Amino acid sequence: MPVVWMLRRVASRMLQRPACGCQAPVLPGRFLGTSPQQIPADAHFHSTSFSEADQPRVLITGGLGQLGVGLASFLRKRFGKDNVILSDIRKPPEHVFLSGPFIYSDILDYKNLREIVVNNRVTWLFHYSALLSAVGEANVSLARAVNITGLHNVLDVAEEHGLRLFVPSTIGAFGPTSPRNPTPDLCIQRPRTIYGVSKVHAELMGEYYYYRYGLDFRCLRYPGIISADSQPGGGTTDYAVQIFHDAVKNGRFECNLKPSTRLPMMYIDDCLRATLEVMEAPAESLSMRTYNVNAMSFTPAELAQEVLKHVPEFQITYNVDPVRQAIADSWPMNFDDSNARKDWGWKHDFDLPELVTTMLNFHGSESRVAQAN
Ligand SMILES: NC(=O)c1ccc[n+]([C@@H]2O[C@H](COP(=O)([O-])OP(=O)(O)OC[C@H]3O[C@@H](n4cnc5c(N)ncnc54)[C@H](O)[C@@H]3O)[C@@H](O)[C@H]2O)c1
Ligand SMILES: C[C@@H](O)[C@H](N)C(=O)O
Repeated sequence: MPVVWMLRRVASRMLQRPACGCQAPVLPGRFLGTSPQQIPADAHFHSTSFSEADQPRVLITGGLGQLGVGLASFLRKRFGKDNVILSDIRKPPEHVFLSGPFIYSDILDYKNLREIVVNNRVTWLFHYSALLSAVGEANVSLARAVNITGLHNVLDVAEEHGLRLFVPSTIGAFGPTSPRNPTPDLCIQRPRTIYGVSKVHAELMGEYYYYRYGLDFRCLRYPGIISADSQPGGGTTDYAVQIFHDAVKNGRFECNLKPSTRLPMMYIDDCLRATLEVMEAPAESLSMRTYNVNAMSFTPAELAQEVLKHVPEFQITYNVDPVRQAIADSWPMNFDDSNARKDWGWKHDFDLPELVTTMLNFHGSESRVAQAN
């Protein structure tokens, strides 16, 4: 590590400067500002088993969204339950609360974030808090705060405490002037949503902190992620999750994108594995800090055709949402992830047929359980 990085890190650790620039002393004591009920898992942290002791200590922000609970469960299998803390500003459902450490964390509250990192000796941070593309357009000022100011807090905490930081970016970081079929890692990025603008900002700030301060920043541009047991949080690709619920429940689905709208997509298991793989990749294998990752690319009509093979009575109709359609029309149709494949060996497992079979099996068995009860 260059001397300038080391000196700066030592100085910043001594100063413990909050991102807002105001002076805040480093407070002694455990879990200041958080109630004991929020951290029942504290006992677990202090009774960490021997085998878990040398693992990374992970914090996931925005962990109660579509991807965070799955990520926590995936990482806990690898690093041990008590080494992975899920956090959010919402109240967790009981099964999540009981499944491992959960803590309240608002990424707009720098001091709260720093306390959590310090008190739990966090070493890896997965920053999942965000407002997605469609909800971001409905509340630009909140999206700007969460996606940009929140990121600044996370970057500063990560840099001051020497964390390895993962921030997901998205196909939404590209825009209508980017090459769309396929979209390479390095090309024009002029997105037209606050979500996309904030993600380009995150990519650039992370890379800047890497070159300027030596922050171990790693970033993947995810395609639309499709999950069976969690709901999407207000994006443009949400239709590709909802279609499975509706196909199994009602045999029909009303799609809010045009039938020919082609977008890159990925099953959640591939997404979580890609995330862990890039975090574990040896530093020397990474030629970039931000990589495209992809699995498949399809249109609503193609997805419906595949569903029809399993649900013969299935019907799809179209009622286009102009906001989502305009966003989708500006995004990549196919994603070139050859750098991820070359540098750290990325390889997806799920193509469209496996995705559809897996999703329908999950929802089919869920609905059979519900009918039996
Ligand atoms: N799901 C996808 O298809 C997809 C695709 C590309 C990138 N991503 C990225 O992956 C990450 C996770 O996505 P997701 O689908 O789980 O998102 P989501 O919208 O489902 O969840 C985001 C979470 O952030 C939380 N949050 C909001 N404001 C917060 C604050 N001030 N402090 C702390 N938490 C706050 C919300 O409560 C929510 O639980 C996001 O950064 C997203 O941009 C997701
Ligand atoms: C693509 C991704 O970033 C998210 N699912 C959205 O549609 O906003």
